[in-house]
Amino acid sequence: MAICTVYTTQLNPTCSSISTPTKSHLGFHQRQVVFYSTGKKTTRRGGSSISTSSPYVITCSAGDSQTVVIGLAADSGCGKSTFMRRLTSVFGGAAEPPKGGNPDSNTLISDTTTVICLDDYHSLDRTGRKEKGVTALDPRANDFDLMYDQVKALKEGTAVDKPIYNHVTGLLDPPELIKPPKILVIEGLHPMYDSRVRDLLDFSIYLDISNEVKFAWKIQRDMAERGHSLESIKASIEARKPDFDAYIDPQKQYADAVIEVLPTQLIPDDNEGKVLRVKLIQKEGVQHFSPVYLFDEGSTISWIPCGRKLTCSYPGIKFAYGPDTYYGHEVSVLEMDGQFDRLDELIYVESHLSNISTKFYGEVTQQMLKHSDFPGSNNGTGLFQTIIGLKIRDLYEQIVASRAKTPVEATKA
Ligand SMILES: Nc1ncnc2c1ncn2[C@@H]1O[C@H](COP(=O)(O)OP(=O)(O)OP(=O)(O)O)[C@@H](O)[C@H]1O
Ligand SMILES: O=C(CO)[C@H](O)[C@H](O)COP(=O)(O)O
Repeated sequence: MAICTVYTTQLNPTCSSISTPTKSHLGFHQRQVVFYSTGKKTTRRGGSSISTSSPYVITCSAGDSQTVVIGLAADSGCGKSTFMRRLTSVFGGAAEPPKGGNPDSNTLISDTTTVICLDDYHSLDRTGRKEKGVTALDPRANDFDLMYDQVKALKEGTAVDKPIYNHVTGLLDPPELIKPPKILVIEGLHPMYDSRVRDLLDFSIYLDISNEVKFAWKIQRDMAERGHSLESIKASIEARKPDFDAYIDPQKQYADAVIEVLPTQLIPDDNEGKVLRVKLIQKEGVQHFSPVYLFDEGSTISWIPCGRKLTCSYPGIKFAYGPDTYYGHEVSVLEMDGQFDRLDELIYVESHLSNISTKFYGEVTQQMLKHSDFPGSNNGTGLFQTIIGLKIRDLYEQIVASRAKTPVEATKA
């Protein structure tokens, strides 16, 4: 329990878990603990008024100042940054690196979310890894004790000095101060590798990009944008593969949601990797998360929406939905193969999906149209990333609401 001492003549309460109350902390507390100070020696909470001339001790509901922690795992170049941009957009406001800090910081901060990149917990820099002959995917190149301590501290409402791994120089830079946000996203290679860190996650996602698709994306980015040769891209994927298989891929068994990206089945022997078949694998029984479904929950459905309400050019679009098991867990799987010709017509598909946690009719379509320039906006990757963003907002709101329900006690100091 966090103990907040409220000086009733002050507007800013101080709380043991927050060293310097800021406007946003205050706003957060007001909603969580449901109290405020009028500045006239009156503290009101839950609708009732308590008059006092001396400080009150408010025993806050359990973890009222706690941060909700989300884990996002994927290999490098598999769309984590794109997903993060979609997620932060759902909460509104732009995500930016810490102001006035290291220009090579990997952190992105918005009003609601802070996204930290777990590359910052590399314990070996680029030279160190080379000397020891280990890749960045190898747990020996990462400091899981520090990762655990710092994610735990942030979750409990304490700011941390997080290291920075500088991708430009390959060196470990001086640390940056990270304050506890409302939602902390830890994204990178190993958010679910260490069981202690895993246990801190309120929700976890794994982006599972098949080798063929990964290769196509890497070529697109690293050849076109970074000037790498085809041979060097192939060599880098091959060199990482054993460690990827050993340390990164197994994390998907722990994920609450997996977005699996595969080559299309609509074009026989397709090897272009442009049209994608994307599966959203959703674990059943996860607290504050109810899987999205198509038409009828729990049934098995195949749906070709092309026709009068959805324009489809070759090879068309096919949806599928049904129950399955994944690493021994019961899951619901929603699948989309193919791509949209016209994004505004997505509303037709959206209206047939349930449990999408939108706040108004057409919110998924609106989000997709807003970011139509992001990679994957015309296929299931963008659609399912957007839906998971909405589900995370819903999960966050449910957690906040469940904390607010816990009774708040007030006693005189
Ligand atoms: N859904 C998608 N559809 C097509 N291409 C995509 C998609 N997502 C990502 N890509 C491609 O992969 C590249 C990497 O995406 P992004 O930067 O989001 O990945 P990342 O996991 O954050 O990468 P890194 O860890 O290397 O920074 C993009 O430039 C784009 O070319
Ligand atoms: O797998 C990675 C995660 O992004 C990077 O390869 C790793 O962080 C090492 O970075 P760099 O190649 O810049 O030294």
